[in-house]
Formats: sequence, C-alpha cells, structure tokens
Amino acid sequence: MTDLTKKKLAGKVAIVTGGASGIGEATARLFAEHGARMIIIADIQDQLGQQVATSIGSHNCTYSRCDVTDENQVKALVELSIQKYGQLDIMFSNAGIISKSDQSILDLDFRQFDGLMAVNLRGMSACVKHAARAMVEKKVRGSIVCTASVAASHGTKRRTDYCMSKHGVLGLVRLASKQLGMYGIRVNCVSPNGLATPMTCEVHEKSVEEVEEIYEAGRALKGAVLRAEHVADAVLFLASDESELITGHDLAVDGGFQAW
Ligand SMILES: NC(=O)c1ccc[n+]([C@@H]2O[C@H](COP(=O)([O-])OP(=O)(O)OC[C@H]3O[C@@H](n4cnc5c(N)ncnc54)[C@H](O)[C@@H]3O)[C@@H](O)[C@H]2O)c1
Repeated sequence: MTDLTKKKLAGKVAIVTGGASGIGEATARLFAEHGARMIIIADIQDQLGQQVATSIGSHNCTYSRCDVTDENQVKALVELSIQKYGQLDIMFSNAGIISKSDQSILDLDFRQFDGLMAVNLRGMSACVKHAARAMVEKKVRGSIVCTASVAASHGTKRRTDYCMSKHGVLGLVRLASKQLGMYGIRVNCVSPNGLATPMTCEVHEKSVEEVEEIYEAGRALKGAVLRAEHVADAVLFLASDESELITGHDLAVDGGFQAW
C-alpha cells in the first residue's frame, strides 16, 4: 500500500537554478517540504536568493551565486554540491529569461538573440552536462528536470528567440535522456504555458491579475489559475522516484493549451 505520509525526496540533494524567484522558488520550497536533505538555490539575484534560502531554513537550504551563462560557474556549483553534501541527486535547470522586445523573424536582433540563448539554451545545456557528469562519476541514478515551455513544441507569433530557445531545450532533454539512460539518469522537462511571475509581469508591464487574465484566455480548462506551485508539483513528480520509469518526457502544465 502507498504510504501517503512518505516524503518524496527524503535524503536527496538538489540544485535549483533560477531558484530566487517564480517557478524555481516555489519548487525549492516544495522540495524542502518533501524532505530534501539539501537544496542549493543558484541564481544571480543574491539578496532575493539568500532571503528565500533563509526562509526555507539553513539546515536544508543554501544560496550559491551562479550565472548559468558561465560554464565554469556551473561546474563550480555542481562541485560545491559534491564537496559539501556528498552527491547530487536532482538538477532542476530552470533559470531562463524572455526578451523585452517582441521581434518577429523579419527583424530578429542577433545581439538580443545571443544574450537569450546564452541563458535559455547554453546555460541549460551546461547545467545538464555538469550535473550528469557528477551523477555518472558518483554512480547516482539522478533526475534532471529542465523548464521548457509550451513554446518548445509550438510556433509563436512573437518572442522569436524565446520560442527557438525552448525548442532547443526540448531537443536537449530528448537527446540527453537517450544518452544518459545507460547510467540510470533520467532527463525530463516541464512545459508551462503563461503564468504570472516577475518575468512575465515585467515583460508585459502588467500586474499579476492582468497577466493571469491574458494567459487564462488560451486555456481549455476554465475556473483555475495556473500558478508556480502547479509547475512545482509537476517538477516534484519528475524529480522523485514516483516517475522512476519516465524519461525523455515533456510534461505540459498548461490547462489544455496544447489540446488543440
Ligand atoms: N512564467 C511563465 O509564463 C513561463 C512559462 C513557460 C516557461 N517559463 C520558464 O520558467 C523558467 C522560470 O521563469 P519564471 O517565470 O519563474 O521567471 P522568474 O523571473 O521569476 O525566475 C527566473 C529566475 O532565473 C534567474 N536567472 C536569470 N538569468 C540567470 C542566469 N544567467 N543565471 C542564473 N539565474 C538566472 C532570475 O534571476 C530569476 O530568479 C524560465 O526558464 C522560463 O522560461 C516561464
């Protein structure tokens, strides 16, 4: 019989990139509720990241500055996990950005494109690479979860660079799941459609309520608001042993956005 009181991440060590805010913060909090031994919040917002870590508790959460665009910083982050906490069981590679300007392919600005790709695709690839290397070396049957988006599998009328970057994340997840399966390492992603986080409120220049209204219109499922906690639930499932046989999967958390 399933033990409903069992903590799903008991004893696990996890890294959450972009953990100072939004989906990453909600996930770090949920990982702590589910008994993770240590959660390392990695971000570039030092004050916020430290605040989140302190509010979760210094016994099971810490903040470490890491700019995911710099491979050496990602490598050092993973080494910190191994040196201080003995292993790395879960990498939630979630840090991401969205461009302010709403360019189409006709006016694609490659400076902006390069800046976004450096975080959303190169940064994510560095996190998968170094987490996987540590897991292979330590013979840990780890779980790597990336944050993709509904824009990973659909074309968009706007946000050209973002859409391309998230298609790349889906490719990364699929190929890494094939390549790392022989080591017992699983690689999956979650794909939310729009929700109100600091990132989307800033880009739309609108309040939380206004942003929620914009995205709600695109969903089949009415009467529920998509929040970061819903995405965190999906990440927890993919990070935990409950999804032991699931790899290479893109789990949509979109209220039926992709159902047509
Ligand atoms: N909010 C949405 O509607 C939505 C939908 C689909 C996918 N996503 C994805 O969810 C992820 C999290 O976004 P969010 O909505 O929670 O936004 P957010 O802005 O609240 O959180 C993103 C975090 O990533 C951090 N970050 C940015 N650049 C970084 C870097 N170079 N190195 C380390 N950390 C960095 C930020 O400081 C921030 O704390 C992103 O990958 C985003 O693309 C968001």
